[in-house]
Amino acid sequence: MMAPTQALSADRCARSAGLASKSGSSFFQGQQVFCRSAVVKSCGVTRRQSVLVVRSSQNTVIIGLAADSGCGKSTFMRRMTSCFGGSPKPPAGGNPDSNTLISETATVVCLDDYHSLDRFGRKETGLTALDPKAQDFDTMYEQTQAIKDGKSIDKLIYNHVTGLLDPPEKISPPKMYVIEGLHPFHDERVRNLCDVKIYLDISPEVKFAWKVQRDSKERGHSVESIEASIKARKPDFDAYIDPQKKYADIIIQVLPTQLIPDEKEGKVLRVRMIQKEGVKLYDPAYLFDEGSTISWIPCGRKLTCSFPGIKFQYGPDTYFGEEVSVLEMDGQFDKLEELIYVESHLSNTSAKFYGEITQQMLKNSTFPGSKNGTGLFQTMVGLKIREVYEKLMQKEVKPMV
Ligand SMILES: Nc1ncnc2c1ncn2[C@@H]1O[C@H](COP(=O)(O)OP(=O)(O)OP(=O)(O)O)[C@@H](O)[C@H]1O
Ligand SMILES: O=C(CO)[C@H](O)[C@H](O)COP(=O)(O)O
Repeated sequence: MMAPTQALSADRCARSAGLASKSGSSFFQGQQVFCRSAVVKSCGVTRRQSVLVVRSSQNTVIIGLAADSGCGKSTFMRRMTSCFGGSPKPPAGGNPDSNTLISETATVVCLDDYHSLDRFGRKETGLTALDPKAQDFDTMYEQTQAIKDGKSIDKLIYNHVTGLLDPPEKISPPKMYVIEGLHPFHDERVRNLCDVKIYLDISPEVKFAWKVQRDSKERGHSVESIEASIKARKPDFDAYIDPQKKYADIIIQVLPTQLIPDEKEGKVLRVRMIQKEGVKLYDPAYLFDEGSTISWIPCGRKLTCSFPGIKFQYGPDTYFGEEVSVLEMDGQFDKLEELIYVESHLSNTSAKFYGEITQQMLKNSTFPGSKNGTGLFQTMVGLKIREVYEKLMQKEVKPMV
């Protein structure tokens, strides 16, 4: 028979069970914590002691991912879901133009599905897709809340081919629900539903280079039209998308390299992983020595570097008035398998075994950005999300080997 639950506070119970936490309180929103008195036998001695029982009261972990169009959200998603296993696929038998991707653990929905104005409505009103007036935040909030409460939703589909809103698709609550798009943190109600908030901050030069790569080479658009489209979106991007980064827990900032003067083509990148301090669900990753300021050029005997080399930096900083720690990589790897040398100097990575980051990067080596900091930090954020998921759901995720 279960011993009665004692009326001890969770933290007091944790202390009496010998489980004091580093940050003072051991528990997270979304966990039910019970203190039970149990008979414990150890080294032949039987005694009664406080036992902590932690259960998840949360059905679904919600991840928010914000970025402008063409800034690597899909690539990030593939790296992140790869840390959970299974490959994401569109809903079986549904609308072929659905934006949703479903894998064993995660369902990823695109917030374009909450455009309240379709392409023609935007043309008539002169609003861009980035303008909050072109989004239905009430439905976005109600449906995200419903998913968090374990209820299915019927969500419209924004058809990127026709520019129209298609009839709804049914989305059942998954274990992890990812909302990715232009405005996951604009509306306070939606923002507060996110357990982890990530922002991909791509500098204008790099955004342009990536857009040209995709839209001119893969979609046949002219460089002039791509430039014009970025220019037309810029005021609304600055007004409504970019300000959301202050709410993010982790920002991946992508800038032109500083290793080659005036290099703006985006071939070599300087990537910064900005991690908020004091987030209860995980500790920031660090290089060598937590809290120190470090500059490291690992090129030499253990890491092959061709021009312009690789430079890492790590240290504390402030971001919109909040304390952060920043891990930075400028340059790119020649031989991806040598990343293991860098990995051995990183701590608090949320990897489950030595070499897991390198293994993930090698597994996904065909994805864009695999040789630079975008791939490295996207992978590290994927592992952080896995750790948050395990804590909130009280469920272990086996490493994907
Ligand atoms: N880390 C990277 N390094 C180099 N190029 C990249 C990187 N990430 C993305 N790209 C380029 O940017 C393009 C857009 O990437 P992706 O499809 O992941 O972005 P997205 O934000 O999902 O775009 P959209 O919202 O328009 O669907 C890719 O086709 C690729 O050319
Ligand atoms: O910024 C975007 C998000 O992906 C799109 O441009 C937006 O959804 C509008 O779509 P379309 O280009 O089909 O009119």
